[in-house]
Amino acid sequence: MHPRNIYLHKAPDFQELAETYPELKRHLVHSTTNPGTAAIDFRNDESQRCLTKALLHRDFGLKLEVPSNRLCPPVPNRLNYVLWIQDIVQNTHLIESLCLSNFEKENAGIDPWNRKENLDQVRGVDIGTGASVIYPLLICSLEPTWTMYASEIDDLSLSYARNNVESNQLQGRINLVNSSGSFGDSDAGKPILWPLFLHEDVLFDFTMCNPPFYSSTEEVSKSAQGKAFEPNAVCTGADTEMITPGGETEFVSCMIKESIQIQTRCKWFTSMLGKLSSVEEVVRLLKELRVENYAITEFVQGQTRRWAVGWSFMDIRLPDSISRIPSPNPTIQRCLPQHNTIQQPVLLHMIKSTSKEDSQSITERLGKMIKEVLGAVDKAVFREVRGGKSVIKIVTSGEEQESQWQSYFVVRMKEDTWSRNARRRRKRQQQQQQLQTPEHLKGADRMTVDDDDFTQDSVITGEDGRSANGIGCTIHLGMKARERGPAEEQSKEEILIEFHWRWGREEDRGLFQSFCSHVSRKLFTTG
Ligand SMILES: C[S@@+](CC[C@H](N)C(=O)[O-])C[C@H]1O[C@@H](n2cnc3c(N)ncnc32)[C@H](O)[C@@H]1O
Repeated sequence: MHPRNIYLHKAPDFQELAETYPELKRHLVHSTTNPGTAAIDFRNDESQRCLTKALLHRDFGLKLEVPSNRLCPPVPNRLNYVLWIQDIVQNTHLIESLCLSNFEKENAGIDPWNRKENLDQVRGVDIGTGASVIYPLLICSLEPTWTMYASEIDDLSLSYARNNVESNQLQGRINLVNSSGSFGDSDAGKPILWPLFLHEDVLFDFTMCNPPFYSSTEEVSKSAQGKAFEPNAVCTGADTEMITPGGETEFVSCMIKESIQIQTRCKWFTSMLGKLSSVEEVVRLLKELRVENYAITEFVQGQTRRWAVGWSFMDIRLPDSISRIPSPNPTIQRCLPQHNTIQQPVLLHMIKSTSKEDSQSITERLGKMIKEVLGAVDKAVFREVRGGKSVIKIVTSGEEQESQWQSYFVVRMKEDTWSRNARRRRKRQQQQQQLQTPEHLKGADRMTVDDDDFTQDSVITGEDGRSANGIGCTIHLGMKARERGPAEEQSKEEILIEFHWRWGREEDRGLFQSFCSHVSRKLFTTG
């Protein structure tokens, strides 16, 4: 479950819940072995619906009505997806605002990130919102300024969706879009991403979708047989909710192809996937279409495992904690996007610490060292942000942890000026200049490759080490709880430098990686 999911640690106390939503009382199954406790019969669809209504009422202040012959959404599972979307949007805005505030004056008009949008006005799209409108309702409850467009093709679901929007007085924030006539094959009707085509002057922040998973009724029953030993929860989904030609892979593949027409008018496209094999197929298509900026996450609730994939045509780079699954199985491992986060643990001897220094003063000193290293990188623009306000999630040993960083640096650069290749390039340029310079003006002031104090060649993409749009990254310096190490170790904290690639094109990945190793090497060979 997502670390911010309110149901993560709380074992459900149905009796307590029923006190806040009395209608649930008649669905409680009282335990005979453990008096005073009660459960819910998940095989009873009425009980399940009542539980969903009770949770939405107590935890989100929402009202809901769903018909007995349509899906009843389990709240904790749907909340996982919403929280991942929140992470994506928050990170995207963080990167945009860093960019706007830091680099606005430089290259105004050229910087692709220099977009004057109101960052408070987030607009999302939910494809196939269902009778419950569950995602838009949760989003509106958690994020008071966001607005949603929610599409549906099924008349019954649409009419319930409308009532649910109205009973929560959210007509001003949730726009329902009738997408009937939208098929997987957009030649045959409206595209699946119909709300984005319909509102072509609107900039969207994200799309989300819980697609029909199956391709046929046979596949639905085969899947149900496979779950014979799982604890049963009744599924009230109608065919229209569960089945689509070609199944979820075809549905999401269509969205990917359609998204190519939308490009950066929507910052992130996402969809849930119910089968691991679909994740592989979808990632294969993304790579085939050269959509290199993508993210994968996993939602686990009890024994149910789902995945979500996101992709973008923007150069925003999400941190690994959002774009990759920690401790993946081999199949998922093959599908994951490359790392955008590089961690450099700091061993005390690397910075010649005195035993009297505490972690606080060591990080201060490291901060100064980083500043010096950055200051010496030719043509890099950087800024230090202090104040310990940035809380960044870090993933270690498969666990997500939040860490309060003391300070961080925002760095932007357009070309490699530090690697051996860069020095060779500079030398060549100097030689060419010398050839063109009259003999008597030639100086002895030449840099040779031998002067280079780097031991490895850096991998830099692009013939001249230059990037068309530049790259941006942040360097975080902070402490996190020590996971391992001798018990007698005095400090319970570990010092860590984390490099985050924040924006840039895939072809500039090498520039980021080379920059990180340059900074690390400089820090720990001169410190
Ligand atoms: C699995 S249900 C998800 C319902 C709801 N979002 C939820 O998570 O509980 C899939 C929904 O997509 C709708 N749907 C199927 N094809 C669609 C299309 N082309 N455009 C919009 N909605 C579609 C179905 O009618 C159904 O309500």
